[in-house]
Amino acid sequence: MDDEARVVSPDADAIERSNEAALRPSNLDEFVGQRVVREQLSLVLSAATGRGTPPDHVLLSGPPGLGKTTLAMIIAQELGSTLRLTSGPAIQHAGDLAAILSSLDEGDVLFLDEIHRLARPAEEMLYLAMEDFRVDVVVGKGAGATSIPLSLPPFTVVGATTRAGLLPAPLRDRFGFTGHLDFYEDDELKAIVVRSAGRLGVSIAHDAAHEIASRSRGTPRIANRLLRRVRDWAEVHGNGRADLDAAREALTVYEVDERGLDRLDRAVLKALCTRFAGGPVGLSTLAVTVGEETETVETVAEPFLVREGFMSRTPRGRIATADAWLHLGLTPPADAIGGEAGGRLFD
Ligand SMILES: Nc1ncnc2c1ncn2[C@@H]1O[C@H](COP(=O)(O)OP(=O)(O)OP(=O)(O)O)[C@@H](O)[C@H]1O
Repeated sequence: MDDEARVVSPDADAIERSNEAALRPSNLDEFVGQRVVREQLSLVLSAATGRGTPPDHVLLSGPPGLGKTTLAMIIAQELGSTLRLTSGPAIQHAGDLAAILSSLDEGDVLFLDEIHRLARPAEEMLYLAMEDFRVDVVVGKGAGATSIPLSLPPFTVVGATTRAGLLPAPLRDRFGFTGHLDFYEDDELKAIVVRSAGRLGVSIAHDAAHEIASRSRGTPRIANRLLRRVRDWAEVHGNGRADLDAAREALTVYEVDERGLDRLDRAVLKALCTRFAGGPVGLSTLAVTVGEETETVETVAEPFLVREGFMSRTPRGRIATADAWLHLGLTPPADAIGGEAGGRLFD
C-alpha cells in the first residue's frame, strides 16, 4: 500500500499540505506541546530580536508530521522576517543553492526541509554560507572556470530533518540551536483537535476529540486528518456535529482501531502471531506473508508497532510481545515478552 494512501500515514502529499495551511498555529503561544523546545526557541528568538541581529541557525529534528515546518513558519513570523522554503531533494546542484542564497535579503529565514538529503557539493556550499555569509559562485567550465566570492547578508537557516543522525558533523555543528520534537501526549493532541475543529468550523464534543487524539499515533498531522474524516462522516451520516458516535463510526470505516493501528499494522501482527507463533521471523518473510514490500513494512508499520510495544526487533528477527497477542484478542504464549521489555535491539 502506498504510505500516503493510509489514513494513519505521518507523511503528507502536496494537496494535504495545502489543506494543512489553514490549521497551522501562527505563533509560539498557539503551538501546542513540545514545552522544552518552545521555551528554548522563545529565548533564542527574544534575545536575537533584542539585539537586532538574526538568531543562530536552527536545526529541528523529529519524525514527520510533528510540526517542524510549522515551527519554521512561526520563527519567521516571530522575527518579522520573510520565510523562504526549499528542501534537500529540490536542490539538485550546488548552483541551485547558490541561486537561492544570492537572492536572500538581510534577516530572511531560509527553511531547508529534509536537509539530510542535500547533495554533497550543495552541503559544502551551505557550510560556508552559514559560517561566513559567503558563497563562491563558479563561472565557466573546465580549466577556464573561476570562482567568484559573493558576500551574503546575514540570514538564518532553519533546517528540518527526520534523520538527524545522517547529518555530517560539520553541518550539524553550524547550527547554534537544535530542537528535537517528540511524539505528543494524548491531551496535547486533544487540544490540537479542538483547536483545528474550531478553525474548520466543526462543532466537536470533548470525548470525540479525545477519541481522535488517542488514535492519532502521537502525531498532529494524523490527528488533523482523522478529524477531517470524522467531519466527513458527521456531515454525510450524522447531524454535522462531531460527537463520540461519529468519531467511532468514522474511524471504524477507516479501519483505525482504538490504539491507532490500521489494517496493515494488524495484518503484520496477526501474521507474526498466528503464522509464525509470535516469531522470531525475518522482516522480508513477514512482508511477503502480508503481501507488502519489505520497505513498506519496515518504514511504515514497524516503527509504530515497536514504539507502542507490540513488536520487538531482535538479532534473530521480529517477535510479537504479549501486548500484541492481547490486542488481537489472542492468548499470549507463556514465554511471550512483556510489551515494555522490547527484546534486544540490534540497530
Ligand atoms: N504543536 C502543534 N500544534 C498545533 N498544530 C500542529 C502542531 N504541530 C503540528 N501541527 C499541525 O500538524 C500538521 C503537520 O505539521 P508540519 O507540516 O509542521 O509537520 P512537519 O514535522 O514539518 O512534517 P514533515 O516532516 O512531513 O514536513 C500541520 O497542519 C500543523 O498545523
